[in-house]
Amino acid sequence: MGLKNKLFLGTFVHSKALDELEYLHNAAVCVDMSGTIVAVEVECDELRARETVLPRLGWEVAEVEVVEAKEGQFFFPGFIDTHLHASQYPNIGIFGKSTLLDWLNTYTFPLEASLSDPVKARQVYTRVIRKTLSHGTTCAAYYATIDVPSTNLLTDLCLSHGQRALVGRVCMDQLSPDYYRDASADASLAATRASIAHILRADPTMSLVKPIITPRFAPACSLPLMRQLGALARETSLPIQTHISENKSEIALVKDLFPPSATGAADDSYASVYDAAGLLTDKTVLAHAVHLTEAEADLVSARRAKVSHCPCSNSAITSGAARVRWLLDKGITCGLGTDMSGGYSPSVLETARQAALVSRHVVMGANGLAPGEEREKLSVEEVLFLATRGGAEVVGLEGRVGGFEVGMEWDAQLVGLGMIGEGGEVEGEEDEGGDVDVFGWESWPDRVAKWLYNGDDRNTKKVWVKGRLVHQRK
Ligand SMILES: O=c1[nH]c(=O)c2nc[nH]c2[nH]1
Repeated sequence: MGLKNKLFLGTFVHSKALDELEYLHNAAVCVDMSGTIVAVEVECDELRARETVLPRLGWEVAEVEVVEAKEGQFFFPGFIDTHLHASQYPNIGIFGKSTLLDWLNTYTFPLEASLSDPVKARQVYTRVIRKTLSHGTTCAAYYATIDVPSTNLLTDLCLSHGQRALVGRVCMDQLSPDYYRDASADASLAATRASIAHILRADPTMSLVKPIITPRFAPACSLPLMRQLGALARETSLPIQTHISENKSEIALVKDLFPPSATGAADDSYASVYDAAGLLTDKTVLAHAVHLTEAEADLVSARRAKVSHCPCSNSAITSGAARVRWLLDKGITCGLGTDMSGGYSPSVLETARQAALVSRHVVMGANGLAPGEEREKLSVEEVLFLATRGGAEVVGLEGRVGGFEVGMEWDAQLVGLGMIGEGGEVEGEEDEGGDVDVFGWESWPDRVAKWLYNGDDRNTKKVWVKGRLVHQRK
């Protein structure tokens, strides 16, 4: 919680619509002690803010903390990572030539199992929170592991570091190694209830951390477990996260494991298996969705389930190129997921960049598809929408975070680009611009495009969640 009322001054950039960024220059945003935006004023310098806006709010001018974006800097909403495995962070970049099912057995399950060691869990979870915050991720939908104490620790660390999060204890009671599997569907449900109870004790109003029911994916969950988790979601109104149609061998496995005669579904599609178990709700976050059929996409859309697009992971472990425009055209809400460590990067900016590039591969005919249409390309504006407002909708935080509007919470990052002086050097004292060199003649949309394609954590100068400063670049 921020201890002071705050006045932010300068340029603010945020999404107004899927394909439109709004640029507010010479603007003032007032954030109260609870972290809520209470005023957004344009054409408002510090003097005007002090003379008119602060008195109108009844704020003591001397008590207000002022944060100003300098030349070359702008405020941008914090990123929302709609899908990542906190427990897999030490493995980012380590995937060799594997594909999903062998990758899970070779790299992933052994690491996740090892995090039942509390010392190791603290080390890894502390680092993943600090690292993602440093890249501007103000909200993360985390998968932890099957272990309840270390999942609880992840919750506690999110709260102490101030990162907004959905935390899911992973459920898996079949087709996983003996050393890393729930003993039964009942045991999995009981452990899930225990981790939910911990979160509700730690953050009773779910102001920062929320539980999320997490059946790992259909192959690793028995039908009784999926049905019990579906019932739990109905009972608690909590969100659900899982994986869907990431890889072709995985899809074949699901067809084998869950025939309609067992599920009672009308067909053997992956989406129908989840639907029959009550797992396809308007609060379900489906990661990947690379190979959905037309009928599955229609079902996902009808249930108003959401999709987390994970382009870094889909390329790294050779899963395929998801057709985001097609999903959006179906009316499906999409956000972005780094999907560490199938994904190799902790950065949502990198993920947005890869979303833009993968959409071009869709146009060029990747994924065994005929070349797509030009309009399948995602623009800079569109991928940044997915990274912020789209992500907010995916995790059920629309209207609360993802933009700069009165009533929303201040989850934001201060972005700084390298302003190049006449001598060809970066201007300003500490101002490292990383790989983003701005010469001064670029339009604002061009500056943002340069940030998207060349930016990294060197450009993320400060990060706030709910008004609290949670990261500052040294
Ligand atoms: O990218 C992925 N990462 C995982 O950990 C996982 N588990 C099931 N399916 C998965 N896909």
